Amino acid sequence: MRTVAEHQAVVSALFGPPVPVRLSLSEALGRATFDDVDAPLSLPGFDNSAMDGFAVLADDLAGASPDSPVTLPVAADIPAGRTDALALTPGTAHRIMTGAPSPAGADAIVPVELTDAVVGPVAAAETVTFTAPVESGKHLRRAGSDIARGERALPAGTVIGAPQVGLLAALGIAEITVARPLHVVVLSTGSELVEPGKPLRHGQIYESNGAMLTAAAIEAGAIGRHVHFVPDNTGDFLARLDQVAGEADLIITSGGVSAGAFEVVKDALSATGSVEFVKVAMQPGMPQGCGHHTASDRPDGTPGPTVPIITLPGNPVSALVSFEVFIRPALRAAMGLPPQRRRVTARLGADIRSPQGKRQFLRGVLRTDEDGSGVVDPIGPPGSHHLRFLAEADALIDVPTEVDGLAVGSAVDVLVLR
Ligand SMILES: Nc1nc2c(c(=O)[nH]1)N[C@H]1C(S)=C(S)[C@@H](COP(=O)(O)OP(=O)(O)OC[C@H]3O[C@@H](n4cnc5c(N)ncnc54)[C@H](O)[C@@H]3O)O[C@H]1N2
Ligand code: MOO
Repeated sequence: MRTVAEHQAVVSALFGPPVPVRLSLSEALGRATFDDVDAPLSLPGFDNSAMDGFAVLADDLAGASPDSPVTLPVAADIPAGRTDALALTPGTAHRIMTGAPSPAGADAIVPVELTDAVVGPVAAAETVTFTAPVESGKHLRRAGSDIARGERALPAGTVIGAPQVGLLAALGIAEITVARPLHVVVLSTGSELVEPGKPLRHGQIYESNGAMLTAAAIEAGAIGRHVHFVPDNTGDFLARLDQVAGEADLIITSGGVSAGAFEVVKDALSATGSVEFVKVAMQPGMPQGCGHHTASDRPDGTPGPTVPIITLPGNPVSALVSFEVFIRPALRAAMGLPPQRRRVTARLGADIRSPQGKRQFLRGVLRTDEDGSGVVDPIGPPGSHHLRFLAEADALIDVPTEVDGLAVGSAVDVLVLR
């Protein structure tokens, strides 16, 4: 049997390096910058006021006190957005609003509350009186004090979230080169499957892996598309693959890969020779397959596209744990995104058993003990159909291959899912 690490390497090798694409800022959300981004302009772009008040020369207020107030003429009124360049004559003040360009020659701002001026939407008075000195530089936001033109705004590989969108927009950047999101098409197989919302007959189940794996692909940062499941018929299955191959960077299937008499995925793809089916020493997720699918020639004679394909086992828990362990890290790396989930060491909240010779990924819930240390409570039985406990879990307990059981309190390695 192949080890988990060996199969991870095989799956990773299906993907190429990240590819650049230019996207608008809103489209770039959640993507990784492909290149370093340097500031095309300084922020702030000009010296401006941090307060509604008066721009002054600090020296003019040097002797101001309640007993000896200083009164200056108000020579200009500067709202935010005023674009003409003003200069302050010593011995005068300019009324100024937050964000407005500070006049040349002014070196401090006195907030309106510290003057005799009326606070609020009133016309500027002819004079303003100050009763305290002000430090040079006070409440002035200097050009370039946030970031200077040419400085590194975002290094390559930064995942773009709201603050990064804010910085890029402030720098006047409308489009950015990021690692291209990959298109993942998810196909489920199984004659027992019924679309949610339709009536069920005995022996039928609702199809859940397709929706679940598509959601997992989207959560991993890809563009996911769920294609309606196909019947257990190799011809129909291959025709479906041909249909979606042109639009997919990766095809994921679920089901039909174990040892049954009707394993559509395995039967159809084994014949092509470009997908290998293996057993991986893990639980859940033992039967795995991956490789490439080359679609049939197009009607005009051009060769069909070749697409990486990963065939996951049909048991729901096996499918999602396999996605987590094999696909998610490789998919994210190919999109320039940090591939690994956070891992922590926690103490077991209960005894566990584990199949000897298989690396086990048990569902768990993390909590903090009274003494502040991390504890993980294993939940649910190990069976691969227990979706309920998968939905409850916020962690996977990674139990090493050679371990057949661990007692409560043992330290374990935990993959943090949320
Ligand atoms: N004789 C053996 N039997 C099995 C073996 C084995 O080694 N020898 N391996 C077991 C293991 S482990 C797994 S995992 C499963 C994998 O089976 P398949 O990938 O062939 O999947 P199916 O047989 O199609 O389905 C398994 C199970 O999951 C349900 N299922 C399938 N697709 C969906 C879906 N889209 N939505 C919801 N549920 C789905 C299906 O109804 C089955 O109950 O094989 C074991 N057997
Ligand atoms: O190994 Mo299967 O993937 O448990 O249910």
